[in-house]
Amino acid sequence: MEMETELRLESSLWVGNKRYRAVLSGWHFNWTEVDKKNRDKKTISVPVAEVVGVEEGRVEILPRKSVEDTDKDFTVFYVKRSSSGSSYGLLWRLGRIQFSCPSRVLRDQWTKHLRTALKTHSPLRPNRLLVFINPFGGKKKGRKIYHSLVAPLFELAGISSHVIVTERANQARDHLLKKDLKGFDGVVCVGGDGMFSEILHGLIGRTQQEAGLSENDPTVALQPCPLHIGIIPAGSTDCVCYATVGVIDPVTSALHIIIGDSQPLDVCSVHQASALMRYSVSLLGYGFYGDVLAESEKHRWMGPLRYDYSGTMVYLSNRSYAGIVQYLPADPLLSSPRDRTRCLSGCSVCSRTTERLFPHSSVYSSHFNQFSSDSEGEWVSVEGRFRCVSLTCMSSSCPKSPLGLSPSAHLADGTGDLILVWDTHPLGFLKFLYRHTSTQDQFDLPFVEVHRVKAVRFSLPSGKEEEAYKETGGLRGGIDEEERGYIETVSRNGSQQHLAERDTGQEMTNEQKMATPFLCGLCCSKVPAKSVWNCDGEILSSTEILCRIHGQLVRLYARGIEEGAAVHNCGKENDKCQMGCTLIK
Ligand SMILES: Nc1ncnc2c1ncn2[C@@H]1O[C@H](COP(=O)(O)OP(=O)(O)OP(=O)(O)O)[C@@H](O)[C@H]1O
Ligand SMILES: CCCCCCCCCCCCC/C=C/[C@@H](O)[C@H](CO)NC(=O)CCCCC
Ligand SMILES: [Ca+2]
Repeated sequence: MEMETELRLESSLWVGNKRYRAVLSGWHFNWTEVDKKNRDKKTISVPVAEVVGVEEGRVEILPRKSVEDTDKDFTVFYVKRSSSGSSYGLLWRLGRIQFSCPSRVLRDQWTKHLRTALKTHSPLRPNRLLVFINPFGGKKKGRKIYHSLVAPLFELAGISSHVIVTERANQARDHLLKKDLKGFDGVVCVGGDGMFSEILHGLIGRTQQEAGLSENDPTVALQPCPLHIGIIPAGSTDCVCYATVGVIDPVTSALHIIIGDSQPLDVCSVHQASALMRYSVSLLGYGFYGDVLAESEKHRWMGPLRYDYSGTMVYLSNRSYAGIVQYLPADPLLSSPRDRTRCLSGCSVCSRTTERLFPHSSVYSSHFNQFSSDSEGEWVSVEGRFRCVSLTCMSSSCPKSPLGLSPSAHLADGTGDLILVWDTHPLGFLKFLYRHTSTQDQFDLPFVEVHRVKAVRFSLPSGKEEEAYKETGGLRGGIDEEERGYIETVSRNGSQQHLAERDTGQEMTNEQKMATPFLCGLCCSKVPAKSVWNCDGEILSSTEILCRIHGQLVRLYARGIEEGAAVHNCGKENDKCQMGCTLIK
């Protein structure tokens, strides 16, 4: 309170030839035009935390920086929101206002007070950042995006950055694991989800090394990372950016970094036996998503289009896979993946998790072992044939799917959503996929289940580990639709289920496996009995895995999706929708 009184400042200022009353009070800076009869006109109010910078003189930064150094003027740069095209989040732009004061003393008082206020109200603003640019991500525009759109903003905000343009894959991860990180407040990646994943692995690994914890132990309570991560989107999918900011826009993301926004994020660890394989935040997918990734890796040269091409090819190959899925349900009283809520900026479900994980907000000291201390719930086991098995720690919304894989998932609630898509006829599966592109509920289908979980185990039915391929009579599995329906009914009753269908497998050499095209479900008589796991865009080398969700293991320079933009069920924004469809929020 004292601080607020101390920082209050009010005076008459000029903007061009118009008189304004400017007030700095508590959390807000606002200015109101005053007409000749002393009546107030429109007020613009900016949270002090969203002031980007305060400069003496009349300053512009675009198209290039220019300073007219006058005694009585000062310029304030701040975050200005505007609606975005087809995304449902808000675009942030740099707003600018140039004030003239009656005296230099008053000008200096304003700049001093504003600078002190913004430090007080946004304590996590970075001073020094380590920036990794992937020059080959997405459309290969990472360098240009950083130098033309982001660097001028960082400079304006007084942030010093050490920039590394990567020369090889995993360079950023290795740097974070081994090099001196003293003095940095955060790490920024300019690239896509793959680049983010490198930063994630580097920072989590480094933090555990320093805490003396073994990442290979699947039961260990991992230490949260002290450095924040910023993402400047320049990749193909940019799912993590989209799901945590709501738009894919380098300027919006740069402004979130500058003002030191902080968004915790759940992370899933993936182990095989007693070895850590990888961490995941957006998609751990077996079956369809694994096959799409494996196929798309062969067509990297297509750039972002490779996923559309491979998605179509894999869909046409019409495959399903046998597996045993075991999961540890999360507390159903806290939230549900079917509750039709959305995790938005300031989400109360995630805030409750923060209080539970870090009771006295001493973020890095009291992270308890969420996994072993949980006594609620027992492991549930299901067995059958699946089109896909997916686990996501967040909604995983992306431009292709504006509400994501699991629209009601939370960024930081310490749980993940497990989506089981049982084998079904091709049109049913197409319906499921298609619903990801609209606001229709993809879980409201008889062959789809979704569970909010804390851990998942996946294994192959006995005999399947050695079996790589199976014979088919042309149609996948060689069984007809009626029979498949029967298998589904049988295998979905009760918690411990057994597969009615048993495949007769035939061993293939590794070379044969590599040489076999993915489309063999359509054009030849053998389909693979195993798929691969897609772990945030990387193929895992193991099929049988144990996954655990670690609540709020990392923090991003973001704040979640801001409410404000209305979304139509066509996925378009309020003023853009021409289809007359219903508003959902
Ligand atoms: N200099 C480099 N040369 C080759 N590969 C690199 C280099 N720097 C980073 N990489 C690797 O490139 C991979 C893909 O990069 P990135 O995620 O930036 O783009 P993308 O694949 O187009 O986008 P997305 O992951 O969103 O689909 C990452 O896994 C990263 O490890
Ligand atoms: C008939 C219309 C069908 C439309 C189907 C839309 C389904 C879209 C769901 C998209 C979910 C993306 C989840 C994010 C995954 C990322 O970690 C990963 C790395 O960037 N991307 C992929 O693996 C790329 C995966 C691409 C899958 C298609
Ligand atoms: Ca979550």
